[in-house]
Parts: sequence; structure tokens; C-alpha cells
Amino acid sequence: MPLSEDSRYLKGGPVAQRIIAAVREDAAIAKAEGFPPKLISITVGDTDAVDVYVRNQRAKAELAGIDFEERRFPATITAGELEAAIHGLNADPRVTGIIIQRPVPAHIPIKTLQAAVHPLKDVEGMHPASIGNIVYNQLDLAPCTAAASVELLKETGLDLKGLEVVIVGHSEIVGKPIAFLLMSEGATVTVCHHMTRSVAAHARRADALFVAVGKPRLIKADMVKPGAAVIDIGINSEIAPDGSSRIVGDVDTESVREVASWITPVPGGVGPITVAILLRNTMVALSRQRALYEATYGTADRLAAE
Ligand SMILES: Nc1nc(=O)c2c([nH]1)NC[C@@H]1CN(c3ccc(C(=O)N[C@@H](CCC(=O)O)C(=O)O)cc3)C=[N+]21
Repeated sequence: MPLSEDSRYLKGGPVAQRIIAAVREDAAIAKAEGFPPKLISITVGDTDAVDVYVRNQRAKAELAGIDFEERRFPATITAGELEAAIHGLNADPRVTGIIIQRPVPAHIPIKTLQAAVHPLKDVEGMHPASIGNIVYNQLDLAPCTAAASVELLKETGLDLKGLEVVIVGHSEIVGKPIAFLLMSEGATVTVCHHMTRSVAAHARRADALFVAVGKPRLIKADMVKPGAAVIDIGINSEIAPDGSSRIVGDVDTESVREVASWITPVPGGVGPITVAILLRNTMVALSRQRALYEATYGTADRLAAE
């Protein structure tokens, strides 16, 4: 049987399509009501690492009926100039959401940039206020990759209450937010990182194993509990002996699929859903902005003014 038809594979495509179809309906209504959604992508310096992501964002935004605009800044820009550009976008009522593509050059402190985005326009969920909302169990606007990974786990139908979850990797953008999202859903969560004594010992206890460390094929079959769900968030480019390059995850998929009940392919797993969640977050941001707008000016005024 070809790998792509294996029922153990948790594919992201169908989930992403479902989310994008719902966003498309929402976006059409918002547009008709005078609030067209618009997403701004910011890239700084060398964009090779994010090109695939940005290309998919543009394609799916167009599909969903969300305006998508790229702002590319040279690597020589200062943090102050970037902050000023972000403040300009914050103040522009036509801009719904702002995503700062990572990585940015080393001289730019990414945290400062994330904090410069107005929380109402923070479609990535990376502003300290947004992360705080996750801790307080307000989960409708979470960091995209983390939310996408949890969405895929839910596809298994496993009951998250009391589920033994192990997360390998504790980054601010993936591992930590996944931990908070799953705690809110009632899972028992263990987070492993580079100082963990035996990642294997923890991983083997997991009913659901999330891996986001950027180490190709780190997770082997003997680190996985039989019947577990394995969510592979890694994106690593690997050079084959013949010199060609391909994308592999952090999980040794060929061996782990013999042990796990569910495993996410790379590519084709978490990635496509990440893009869909970004668009959904844009609609969540828009509805929050509209609620504020309508509370301030009343419902009919904006249409009447146009
Ligand atoms: N602020 C910020 N947030 C991010 O979430 C973020 C980022 N910066 N910088 C780059 C990484 C990478 N990333 C991807 C998301 C989806 C695909 C994706 O759609 N992949 C598809 C398509 C792959 C292909 O077309 O080759 C797949 O896995 O099937 C890829 C990469 C998000 N990241």
C-alpha cells in the first residue's frame, strides 16, 4: 500500500480545507458588511526560510477572500524603523492582522516586534497579552502552529480529558503554547527539552506525542508507545545521497508508523493547517475589532458614512 493511503496517516489537507471554507463564508459576510479582512505579512532580510510559508499564506488567503499584502524590509533596517512601520499598520483601519515571519536578523529583537503589534491585530497570537489569554483559557486565538497541532490531535477522536501528552520541545511559538492549550482541554502534560534526562523514557508513556525540536528523525519506534498518536511538527531539509534535497520531520516516520496508531506526515500534516489557522485567527481578530468599533460608534454608522 502506498504510504499516502495508510489510514494511520493524519493528513492536514482535509482539516485545512474545512477551516478555509468556513473562513471564506465569514470573510464574504464581513466584506458585504463593510469590513473586508486584510492580512499584512512582514519579512525582514533573507526570506528563504519562510518563502514556502508566505507563498502558501498568499494562495490560501486569496482562496478565502482575505486581502494579503507583503511588506519586505531589508536586513539593514533598524528595530526602531520596523517598530515605526508596525505602529503605522496598527493605526491603519484597513489592516486587520499583522504577521511577522520568523526568523528576523539577529540585530532585531523579535520580542520587541511582537509586542509592537497591537493585540487586536495580533493574528499570530504571539503578543504577551495574547499568550496571557491562552493561560487564562481563552483559546480562540492561539499561535498558529500550536493550534494546528492540537487540531490534528482532535482528528483522532481521542478524549483529551486525562490524556497523557508528552511534548518534546519547549519553544515559545510551539511547545509552550501547545502545553497550555492541552492543559485547558484537560490533558496531563509533560514538556521535555534539551535538559530533560531521558526524553525516551517520557516519550514512551505518551498517548499523544508532539515533537517540535528541529532534529531530523529524532523520534524512533522504540520511543513510542504502541497505539499512540504522534504529531510531527518538525520541518528539516535533508540532503539525500544522490544530492537531492527533501523535507523530513522530527519523527522517523517509516519506523514509527509500525508502532503508532496515528502519525502526521511531513509535508502534508501540520503545515497546511497552520496556514488555515492564521486565516481563521484573522477573522477572530476582525470580529474583536468590529465589536470594539460597534461599541464605540454604533452598528450602522460605518455603512452610512460610506
Ligand atoms: N511568525 C512565524 N510563524 C510561523 O508559524 C512560522 C514562521 N514565522 N516562520 C517559518 C515557520 C515555518 N512555517 C510553515 C508553516 C506551514 C508550512 C506549510 O504549509 N507546509 C506545507 C507545504 C509544503 C510545501 O509546499 O513544500 C506542508 O507541510 O505540507 C510550512 C512552513 C511556519 N513558520
